[in-house]
Amino acid sequence: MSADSLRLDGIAIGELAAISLAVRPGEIVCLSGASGSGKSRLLRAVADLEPHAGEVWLGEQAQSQTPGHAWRRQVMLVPAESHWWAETVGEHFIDPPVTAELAALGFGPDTLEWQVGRLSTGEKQRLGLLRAVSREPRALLLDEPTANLDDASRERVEAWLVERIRVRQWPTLWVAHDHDQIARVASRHWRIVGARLEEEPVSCR
Ligand SMILES: Nc1ncnc2c1ncn2[C@@H]1O[C@H](COP(=O)(O)OP(=O)(O)OP(=O)(O)O)[C@@H](O)[C@H]1O
Repeated sequence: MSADSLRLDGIAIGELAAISLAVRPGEIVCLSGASGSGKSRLLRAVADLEPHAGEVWLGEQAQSQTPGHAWRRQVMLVPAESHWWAETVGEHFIDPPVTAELAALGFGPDTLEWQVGRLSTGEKQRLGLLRAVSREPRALLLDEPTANLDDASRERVEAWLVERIRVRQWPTLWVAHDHDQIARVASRHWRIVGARLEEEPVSCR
């Protein structure tokens, strides 16, 4: 399937009004803003998890014309806290990740047999990302994807995400607070200020 852009056209949700922005295939656009400014709600609106005004487009496909579950399979939200419903890690994967994929995020092959209850916050975050990516979406919505990781893990996960996004050409909205991270990963950076988005410069990598 060819790569498509993700376009927000006049989205309004909560305090946010008339948010329009386009993310090209393989492009990472970072969103920042104060706590409570509406970053997570905006991602939830784009994922069709909250009612909102305006339209979201994935290529020529309109969110309003697509059943919610089918939309979310393509426009994949990775929330800050991932949801786990089965007993073991492996049960959450449709196709179990290969050893190299697990290793890239610091896990051994036995991780798939781990009980979910033993997972640390950071392990849940890394495995939640792996689970989302392994479902072959067409666009990614990442809500502070490295918030619970130490410096070494953060850089590893960041590089892993950036490579996959480029190779798969997923348009990606990435909520981040850390300006150094934004400079490393984003081609554009929008900050939520009141009801609107304001573009901020991204330093050269
Ligand atoms: N379903 C809802 N109905 C009404 N208000 C909501 C709903 N969900 C969140 N809010 C409110 O909307 C505002 C934005 O919430 P959101 O979770 O998007 O913030 P955020 O920018 O992601 O913040 P943080 O950086 O702290 O995670 C908050 O004031 C929150 O209490």
